[in-house]
Amino acid sequence: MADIIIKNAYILTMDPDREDIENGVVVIEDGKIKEIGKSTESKADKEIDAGGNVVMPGLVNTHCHAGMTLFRGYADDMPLQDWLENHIWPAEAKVSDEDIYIGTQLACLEMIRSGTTAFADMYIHMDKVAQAVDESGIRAALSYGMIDFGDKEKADVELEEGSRFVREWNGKADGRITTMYGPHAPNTCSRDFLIRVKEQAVKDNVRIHIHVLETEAELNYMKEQFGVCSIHFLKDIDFWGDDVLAAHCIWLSDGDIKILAEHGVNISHNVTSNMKLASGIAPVAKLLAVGANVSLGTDGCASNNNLDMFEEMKTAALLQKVSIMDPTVLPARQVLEMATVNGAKALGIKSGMIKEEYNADLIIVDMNKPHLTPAYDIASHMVYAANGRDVKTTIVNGKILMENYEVRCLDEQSIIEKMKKTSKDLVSRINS
Ligand SMILES: C[C@H]1O[C@@H](n2cnc3c(N)ncnc32)[C@H](O)[C@@H]1O
Ligand SMILES: [Zn+2]
Repeated sequence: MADIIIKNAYILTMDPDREDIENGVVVIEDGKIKEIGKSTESKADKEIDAGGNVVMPGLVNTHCHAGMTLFRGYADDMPLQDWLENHIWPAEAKVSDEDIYIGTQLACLEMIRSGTTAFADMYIHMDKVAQAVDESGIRAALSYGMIDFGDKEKADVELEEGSRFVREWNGKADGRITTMYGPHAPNTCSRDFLIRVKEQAVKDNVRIHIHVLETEAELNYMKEQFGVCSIHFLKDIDFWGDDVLAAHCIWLSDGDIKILAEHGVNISHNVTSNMKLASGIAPVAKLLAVGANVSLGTDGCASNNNLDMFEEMKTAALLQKVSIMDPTVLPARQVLEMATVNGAKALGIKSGMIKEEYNADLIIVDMNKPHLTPAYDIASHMVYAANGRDVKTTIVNGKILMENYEVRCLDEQSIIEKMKKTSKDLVSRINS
């Protein structure tokens, strides 16, 4: 007996070896996709009639600071350095475990509602992040954001905390939680620290999540300090590999692009955040052209200001087209691939396709909407016309987290109320 059968579905498989299936079925058992096709002999405890709507892999958000829902709209319209150093970091110094817990609950709620089934996070108070992820039912690759600023003692403390978190949570929540090391960036972490982090990550057999070349200021700083850009600097210490997830990657030369592709580095393109902070335009079309694995991420809610991966897909496509004046780059299918297949690869999870033996991480998108009518090309609609609020049902690891717009596991109204109260307390704490 299977657990769930979804019938009458337009299956956007995202499997390069399999075309979309109209009027198809998806059979789910033990957290995995057991069968897909035109029909099935299987029986299940639960049947879902998709009513001809789209069934597709859940979206994978590969760069987030989930707890930063706390700071949604808190400090807008300023450049990155000012934003981080004078607003975000002083505020983060005053947040509690409980603040991060509620912030992450709200983020999980928002992601489940808008069709994200897995995300990569780098933040603080990570035990509370992991607890919120565990309880929500979503999947995540979590890391404690480590910064040493060249201070040897701080480096020891940060690495110890990063390692403790990695060991304590890897594989938890029925395997939905995996862990990574999260050195913040090459201009906030020392060379020696980055070398130690890489060694430890290899030893622990986990991945690394880092910000790279988000700003021109980082590029200039690295050139002044080390005579090379961050990409060459990290190459020289043997940091690069397919175990690395590098966020932003904006200020790249053609040579840098080659290095990232050759080392199989996973890149998270964070287009909305990069536009909002005016950090720059990442050379995504060039990266994809040389075979680099480029995925999409929202970054935190203080620089986006939401976690809607549908918006991220559309914005990524549009910005790249206009920035190089070529409407043929980043066509809809490729952008969908970035948000699903490439994202799953970046996190090292067997998700991102509707395919036998893959994790049952999938969503149903409600096509019975004015802005999705008519529907000539489903992939086009998912990228250019739909948004997160069109997601009707979300399934992660074979469990229904939202059905017919109703979220389970999380108490939506109580989380919203708690966040309203928390934000008021937090602002008075920050200002005191
Ligand atoms: C993990 C750390 O990263 C910070 N953080 C959040 N957004 C960005 C960004 N766009 N660039 C660099 N750091 C960021 C968080 O505020 C936290 O301090
Ligand atoms: Zn970030």
